[in-house]
Amino acid sequence: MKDTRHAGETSRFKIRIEEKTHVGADGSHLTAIRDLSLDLQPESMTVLMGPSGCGKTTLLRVVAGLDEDYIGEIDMPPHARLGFMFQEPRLLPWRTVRQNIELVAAPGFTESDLQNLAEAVGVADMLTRYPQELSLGLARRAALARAFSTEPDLLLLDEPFVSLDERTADRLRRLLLEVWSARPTTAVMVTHNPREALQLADQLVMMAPRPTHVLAVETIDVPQAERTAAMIESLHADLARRFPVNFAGM
Ligand SMILES: Nc1ncnc2c1ncn2[C@@H]1O[C@H](COP(=O)(O)OP(=O)(O)OP(=O)(O)O)[C@@H](O)[C@H]1O
Repeated sequence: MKDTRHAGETSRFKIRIEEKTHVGADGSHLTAIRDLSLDLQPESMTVLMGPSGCGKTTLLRVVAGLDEDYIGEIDMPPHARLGFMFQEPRLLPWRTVRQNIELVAAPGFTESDLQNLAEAVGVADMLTRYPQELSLGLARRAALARAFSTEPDLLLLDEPFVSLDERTADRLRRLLLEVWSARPTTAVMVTHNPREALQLADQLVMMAPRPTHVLAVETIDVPQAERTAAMIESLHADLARRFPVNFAGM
């Protein structure tokens, strides 16, 4: 069974959103989130799954403080450090991989920390390269290193492995787990890939169609490293039956 690294600890991240409405350029209103409540367990991986357009990215942006126009409260420790990884690696093209990392690295992040992290994600030989010289898989590795270099209290991952071939995506998922086990932090990830969700999640959050809220939270009590393909298939069959909308077509 899963270890108890966060058993008994109370959440340091409480998300309460009464309402988040987008106002379009033409003045139209679209309510993306209504009455959403979610607690994140320390040093656990929470994965959000929901139908396309339900409001998952909107939720991550609100939690990240990138969108402050909402009614509700995001309760997190003062000065909490955030790390991000988006669908596109979003590395600054005029800076090298090293410079991209150094730009956001936590105060006190040393040269040896940088070398260790670059080694762990497999970009140690790429530090002097520019993003446009990297394949998408390598750019994602660099983005992973950048996200962890902030030494985040909260790591936000928005479909970080989308558009990669399955072999590369699988390698990167394993890398994420390795780096995350060595540098545990509270993480929230959005994905449309149910097997990815079942491979990585401690908590799987089923989101309702828009305006979104939490339908159910499923806990997976087996450490990620011990999950077999058969276990993932059996979880998938069970959840697809119980949450057909969230797993539709997946
Ligand atoms: N800046 C914006 N202005 C207006 N509407 C927006 C804005 N951002 C998102 N929306 C709308 O809000 C809804 C939720 O969008 P969001 O990107 O959060 O959904 P999502 O669940 O992440 O979608 P997907 O799974 O397809 O990535 C969508 O209908 C989207 O079109």
